[in-house]
Parts: sequence; C-alpha cells; structure tokens
Amino acid sequence: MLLRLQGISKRFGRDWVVRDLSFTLERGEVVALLGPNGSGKTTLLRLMAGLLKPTRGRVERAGRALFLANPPAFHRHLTAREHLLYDLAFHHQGKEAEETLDRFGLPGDLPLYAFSSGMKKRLALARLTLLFPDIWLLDEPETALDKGGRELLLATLAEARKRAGVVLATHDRALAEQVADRTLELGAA
Ligand SMILES: Nc1ncnc2c1ncn2[C@@H]1O[C@H](COP(=O)(O)OP(=O)(O)OP(=O)(O)O)[C@@H](O)[C@H]1O
Repeated sequence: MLLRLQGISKRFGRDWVVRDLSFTLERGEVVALLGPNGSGKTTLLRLMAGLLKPTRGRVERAGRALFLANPPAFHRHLTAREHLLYDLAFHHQGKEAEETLDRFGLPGDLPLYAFSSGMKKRLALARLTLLFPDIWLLDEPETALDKGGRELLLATLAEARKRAGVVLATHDRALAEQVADRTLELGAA
C-alpha cells in the first residue's frame, strides 16, 4: 500500500465536496480521477498530498508524495535550468539537468515568465522525473501539451508506474483509457 484514504470527507463552509470516500493506491498502479468541473478532483488530490486536511477520515502515505498543480507554479525569475539544478542539488547529479532539458525540449536559459503554458507543463513533468516521488498526484497533466508533449507525458507515466503509483485527474477520457488501470469517478457538484 502506497496511499490509503479511509472514510475521507471534506467540507468548505457548508458544502461537502468529498463525502466518505475510501481508496487505496498500490505501487505500479495508475488511477484516473474523473468527474465534471467542481466535482472535487483537485480537492481530493490535495487531500492525498497532505496539502489539505480532511474534515473527517484518515489519510496514510507510505512514501513521498508530490502534487503537480494545474497550472504548475514556478519561480518567475528563475530559468528552467535553474529549477532543475535546484531539484538536483539534493541529489548531486548536475549533468542530468542538461539531459533532462534536452529530453523535454526545453530552453535552459529563459526565465519562466517567458515560458508558454505548454513549456511550463513540460518543465513540471521534467521535475517530477528528477524528483521521482513514490506517489505522483497529477492535476490535468495533459492540458496545454502539444502532440510531442503528450508523448513525453505518456513516456513519463510509463516510467512512473514501474516504481511508483500515480493518481491523475483529467477530463480527457481517451487519456484515462490509455493509461489508467482503473478509474475513480466523482459525482457532479
Ligand atoms: N479553498 C476552497 N474554499 C472553498 N471552496 C473550495 C475551495 N477549494 C475548492 N472549493 C470548492 O470545492 C468544489 C470542488 O473543487 P475542485 O477544484 O476540487 O473541483 P475539480 O473537480 O478539480 O474541478 P475542475 O474540473 O473544474 O478542475 C468546488 O465547488 C469549489 O468551489
């Protein structure tokens, strides 16, 4: 077991966004989180990541979790290379930054304020491959990606499932069918 939710509920003010939900993620699994706008997908990913506290219930993680926000957040004035070197500083493997920039088709020297939304999404995926958490929590990872970016996403997910577990929220049912072992469908708001 990598991640277990037991009887999770989350309330914002008077509104219950998640109600009595139980869920387990195993290593090697990719789970797609589906549901209409406002159905609680992002909230659930944030609960899984420990970024939000459940109103009721328990969350257990047996590994390191990372949440990829949509859109991803970066330091505006740092370049892509600087972001990757920052991540790698914890691992002391400098040359990987150049290889990763290359693999994800990213310019290393441009500050992030000059990145397009698709380039930011590519960088977010690149960072995940370097940090390689046990639990990948991805909020609409496919948005803003072009055809090449989508191929990079599929390759990244294939890598992730070998050693980790993935939960991804998406409106793209074709992607869910292609990559997910199972789906968790949330109801309308
Ligand atoms: N911090 C917050 N405070 C109050 N309400 C919130 C908060 N975060 C989310 N909500 C509400 O919780 C509900 C679910 O939002 P959430 O972002 O989880 O939905 P979603 O399924 O990810 O939607 P989308 O498909 O549009 O991304 C919405 O009604 C939203 O307004």
